[in-house]
Amino acid sequence: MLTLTLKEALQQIRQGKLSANELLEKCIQRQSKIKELNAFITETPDVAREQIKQISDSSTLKGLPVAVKDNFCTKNIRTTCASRMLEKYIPPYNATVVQRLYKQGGVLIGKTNMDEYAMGCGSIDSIYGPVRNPWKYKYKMRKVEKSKTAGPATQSTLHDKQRLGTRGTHSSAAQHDEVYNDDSDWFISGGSSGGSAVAVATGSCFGALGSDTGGSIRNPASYCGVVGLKPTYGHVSRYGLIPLVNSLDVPGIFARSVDDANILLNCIAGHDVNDSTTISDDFIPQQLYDEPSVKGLTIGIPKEYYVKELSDEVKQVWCDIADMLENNGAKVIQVSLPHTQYSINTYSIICACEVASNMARYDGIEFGHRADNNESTESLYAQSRHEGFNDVVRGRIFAGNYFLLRQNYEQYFKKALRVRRLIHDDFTRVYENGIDILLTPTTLSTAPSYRWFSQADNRTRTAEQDVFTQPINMAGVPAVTIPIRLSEDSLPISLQIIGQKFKDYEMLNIAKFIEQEVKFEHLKLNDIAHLS
Ligand SMILES: NC(=O)C[C@H](N)C(=O)O
Repeated sequence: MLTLTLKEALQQIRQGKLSANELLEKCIQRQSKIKELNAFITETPDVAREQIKQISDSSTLKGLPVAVKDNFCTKNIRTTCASRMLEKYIPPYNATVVQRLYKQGGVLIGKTNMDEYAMGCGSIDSIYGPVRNPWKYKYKMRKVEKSKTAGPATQSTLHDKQRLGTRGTHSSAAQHDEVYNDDSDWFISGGSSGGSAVAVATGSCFGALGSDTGGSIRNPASYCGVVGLKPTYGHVSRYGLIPLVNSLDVPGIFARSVDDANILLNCIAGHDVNDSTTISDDFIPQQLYDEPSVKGLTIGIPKEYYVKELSDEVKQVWCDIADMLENNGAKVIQVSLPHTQYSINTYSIICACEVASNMARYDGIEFGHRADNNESTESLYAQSRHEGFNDVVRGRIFAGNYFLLRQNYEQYFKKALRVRRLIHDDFTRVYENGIDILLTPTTLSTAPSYRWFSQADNRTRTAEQDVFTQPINMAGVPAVTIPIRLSEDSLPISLQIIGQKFKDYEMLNIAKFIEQEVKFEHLKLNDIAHLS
């Protein structure tokens, strides 16, 4: 039953073959079976059971469960950003996208795990432990006793068994730490929205929200074999999304099919008075074609994406799909996005600067974790921030403050903004020259193993993992990743389709065409060793 897509489930409910209550209970069961994958920070089955009682038959989502990344505010349900800084934060309001999902009849099954403050691409930098990829899941449970010499930054968190929030069941950082402190061979989910990708891939919900600043939806969607949609910047409200990089953050969707992603996009998109960067035109929800076609379209293959680090298998899939599109009447041509090579460094500077400014609010007095220190206001700030943030967050704050120093501002921040414009203009030029969409890989390879991934620091990994996704955030255009087929060692390989600003539907129609051609087989529960 849980291999159904959202669209199929809605159809079956409409025809009276299944009930939403039945599906919700199945999802809750599934959620409890995948605990080892660590996809959820807070499970909210009782919230969902309460919400479903109020759902009307005419609602779009009919009470089907959705999951939400833990950096979107959810009223009366804690929202941690996987950080000690916000471990006790219970928002008094819902993010616009959450509110809109509720309004359309979605019910909340849980808040998903992620990299702290969405900084990362592995979902391994969370105070709740890493998220595991459900495909080819080799992890063996082994309880590791927490070392007595654990650093001071985590001590009080580990002993904080308090039940937080007023709703939902929470596992404490301590429990997570104990169970997941094992580095045996397993694959990462990708990130930073790894928990949402896993929740959807395993059938614990019918769709999930994530945020994408440099690839944080598309990367985990690609590694976990689900559809990951980053809409055009300005199409979906950021109100209530705890910011990483305000000028690049986009709320988006994980789904089991392109149609599902579109259904959910229709629920959340459109102007919001609380986010002045959302488009103010009247938003009209659209359906995708039943049988979209690519006949007569021109598809661009950016030559700068053909990098030497690209794995042979991904390269092959990329070529095969380009051939398939050509055989179906599209014109496929090589194009150039010449400033792609500067994207990673430009992103690093802009990201660090906005992070430094965004994180300034967490002082332990007005916002965030407060250290046990009453020496002076300054030392309270310093200690609270030291304890509250992990070293990845602290590193970006330091870098950002450096780039923003008066003597560096012109040389780094201002220059980075100008390069961002050049990257943006590369895309504009290509589309003005008659290209309808771009086709690229989403990631260099299939999901890496945790063992390999954790050998390098977060900055290095972000720089190499987000190469194909970051420029798209710089340009503000929409992109969607879809799974194509499995690699030789049974991990999903995906491709990215990059559309034109506010032509999200046109892009999704092409993605749907590819999806119908490749017929990717989604994860079945018995593909997950140990959990079947
Ligand atoms: N949220 C993202 O897209 C984050 C990106 N991977 C980064 O580490 O900055």
